[in-house]
Amino acid sequence: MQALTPPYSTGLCLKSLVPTSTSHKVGPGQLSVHYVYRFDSSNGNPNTGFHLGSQIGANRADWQSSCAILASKVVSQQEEKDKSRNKSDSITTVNGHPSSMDLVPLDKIPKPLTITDLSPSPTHGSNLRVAYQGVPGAYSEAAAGKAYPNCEAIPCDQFEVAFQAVELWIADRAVLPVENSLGGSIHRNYDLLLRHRLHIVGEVQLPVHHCLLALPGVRKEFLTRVISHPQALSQCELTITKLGLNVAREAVDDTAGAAEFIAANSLRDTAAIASARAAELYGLDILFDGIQDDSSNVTRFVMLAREPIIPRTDRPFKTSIVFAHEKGTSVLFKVLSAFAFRNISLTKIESRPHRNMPIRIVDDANVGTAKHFEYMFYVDFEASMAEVRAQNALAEVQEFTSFLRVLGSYPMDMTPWTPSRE
Ligand SMILES: O=C(O)C(=O)C[C@]1(C(=O)O)C=C[C@@H](O)C=C1
Repeated sequence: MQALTPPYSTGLCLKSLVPTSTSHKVGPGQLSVHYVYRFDSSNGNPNTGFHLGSQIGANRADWQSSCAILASKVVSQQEEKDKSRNKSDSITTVNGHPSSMDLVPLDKIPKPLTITDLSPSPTHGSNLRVAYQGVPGAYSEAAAGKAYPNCEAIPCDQFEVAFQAVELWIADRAVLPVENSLGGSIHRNYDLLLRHRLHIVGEVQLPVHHCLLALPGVRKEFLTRVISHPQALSQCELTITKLGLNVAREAVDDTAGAAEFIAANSLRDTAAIASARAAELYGLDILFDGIQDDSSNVTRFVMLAREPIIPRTDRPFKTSIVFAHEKGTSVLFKVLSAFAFRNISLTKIESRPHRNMPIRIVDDANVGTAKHFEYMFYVDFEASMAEVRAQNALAEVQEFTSFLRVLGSYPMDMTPWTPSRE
């Protein structure tokens, strides 16, 4: 067995997929879980020297008992230290039996880790510091609260800052939007997921209900401009036109920031598209309520952490990967069919330019030069990395890819559907 960090993949090839044990480490302000991965070269694929294990069932018991052993070691080492510190002024035995001073107090007896210590359950929100992009009143703040109730939400001015806040231990998690049902993907975050080494540990879907906000007393006839986050502008595009507003649209960093800007600068010719909470926070009136073009307007956010969670099979899981495929005919088809053959549904596919190699010359004949664009493909599929079919699918995918990374395997958001209010 060999400890590998980061646990899923490093660079070009998939190194290890199945966490087999875990230990706890105390870092500044929080407890983190460190994983030990089974590295099985005996069954190895000749190209890679390893095999995507299928022993998760057997290993689960192993890693659970390892958890308990490791946890008790941490506590007993602390006990040793305390004991040697107190040795000089304590009587340690009475008639050969340990004195009461030697007994470990009940509340110090190490407790085995339970499954809830390893799960990203929403109750873990209290005391967590969660970074989001925007200012208070932004939808991302609401998403952070939905993902981690009672968390301390930390506003960040850029997505990149939210990633760094987690990497630098200023925050424990980041909650960032990746796609909206009307506006589509938030590409910046896909690119940042690849550039940074954080792990997706969960997802949360937030119904987004937009309002048109303006200073008290402002009427729609006064307006020459509507400002908001580009996603919010695109989600309300048709409604703004239908309302007969003859306004310029201007993009700003976030919806609540737009409301704050109007209030701070006393702008009577400008309205913001933002939440009702932003209206309350920045003292604006709601001119129109529910201006999203579709009442089922939902934004999907991902929760990011420094460590991955242990994938499970007792609830619906999703796995997110990113890959670049090899050259050749129908290679993308072959990659995707690895999932189809195993009855694994793909829920999302997104392509982004392959920044290290954006163009490939495929044909340089006397008729001219054919150039293909190169892409990074982001795929979400409905399976847990603890499932053998998912491990086998990725083993197959790896044969057709020059780069493959598992971004995370995490519980699907299964909260009941509540469309945004009409
Ligand atoms: O500006 C905000 O309030 C955000 O939280 C950002 C954001 C986004 O990036 O998509 C989040 C949800 C809505 O889709 C609109 C904007």
